[in-house]
Amino acid sequence: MAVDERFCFMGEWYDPQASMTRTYQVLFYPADSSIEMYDVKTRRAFLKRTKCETIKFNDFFIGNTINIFSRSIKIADFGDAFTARSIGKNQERTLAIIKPDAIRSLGDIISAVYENGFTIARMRMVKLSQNEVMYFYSEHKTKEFFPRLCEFMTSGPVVAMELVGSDAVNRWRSMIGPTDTQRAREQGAHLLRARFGTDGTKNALHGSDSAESVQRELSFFFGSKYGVNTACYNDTTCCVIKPHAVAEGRAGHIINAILIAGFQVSAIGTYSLDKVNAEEFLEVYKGVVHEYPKMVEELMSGACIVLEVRAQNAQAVFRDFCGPADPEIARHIRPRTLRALYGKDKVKNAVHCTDLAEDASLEVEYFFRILDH
Ligand SMILES: Nc1ncnc2c1ncn2[C@@H]1O[C@H](COP(=O)(O)OP(=O)(O)OP(=O)(O)O)[C@@H](O)[C@H]1O
Repeated sequence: MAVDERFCFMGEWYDPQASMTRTYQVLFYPADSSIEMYDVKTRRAFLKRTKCETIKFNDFFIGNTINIFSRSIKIADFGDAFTARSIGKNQERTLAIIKPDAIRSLGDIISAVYENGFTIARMRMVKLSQNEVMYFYSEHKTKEFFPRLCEFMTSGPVVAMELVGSDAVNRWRSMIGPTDTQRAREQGAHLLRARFGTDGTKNALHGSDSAESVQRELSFFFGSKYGVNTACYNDTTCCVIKPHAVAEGRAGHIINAILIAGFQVSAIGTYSLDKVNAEEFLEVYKGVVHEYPKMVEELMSGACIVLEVRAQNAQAVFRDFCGPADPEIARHIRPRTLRALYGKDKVKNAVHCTDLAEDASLEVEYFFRILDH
């Protein structure tokens, strides 16, 4: 790669002091992971070319929020024709749905998504009403199977995911295989509907079938926000899969381990926290835990995946399952815990879990009630 090869994006940052959104031209040099920024309005250099090793090329996709020296910058668009031409084709989007019969395999499906080179830009677990399913699948309303389809799609929660990757629409549809689970099994055991589907109607997964469908379906789940979020705030606790673990593609394995251990995941969502949100969420650790500033940095360094975890005595049992905060200690004394298996150090320790019973519903509400609105 040429040392001076650079890619240009338009970035937006909400300046809380001035109560306004500032727009920057963000230049990224992959050869040495350096960044340069210009304020579009004042036409002045804002950041001279500086190495920023925490940022990776893959982080630059439209809609993603990245942390550049403590500022949460949203990538709003490509900044020049070269960038749009050279990487735009690798950033196609599609809408995937994990249907009610496959929710139990949530972790394995998310792992398959990452293993096939997709990024999950947005994700939410929702319960759809009869009217919402009828609207979503309106093209099939005259078909004989329509009542069965509506009954199935309202029988439990679904997880909608916005996937980003090369040739996303076609690639995701070939990964899931034919509509009928039986036919998928005949075509290949690796197909996701073969692995996770049940029958002709209960077929585990959905994928948009064209660019027009992608637009319509993304706006259904993430624009108009059809479907109610499934958080129940009862017998539950909060688990945040930290940005480093998400970026390393570990989220699926972590969710799988949580499900195998007998916990229920009753809500899930992706969140990109800015500094204000990260400080607010971690406030109880301020002045108490030496690593607090670094914990804030980590939490705002990229997208995290938040789970509402349900079980009897959820907060205490789940905290125990996460293990000691320091992964090194966890590997010595509790080697089967999440932090022992997926943590790197005291700050990048894979997951945050609620530490005090009285905070469990507050932490779940912080994401699924306050930030969602
Ligand atoms: N012949 C059928 N019998 C029973 N259910 C069916 C049949 N055809 C389709 N369905 C159900 O309706 C859904 C929508 O059908 P469609 O023809 O759009 O298939 P698809 O594009 O493979 O699936 P999806 O739209 O869910 O990605 C299917 O996923 C399946 O759940």
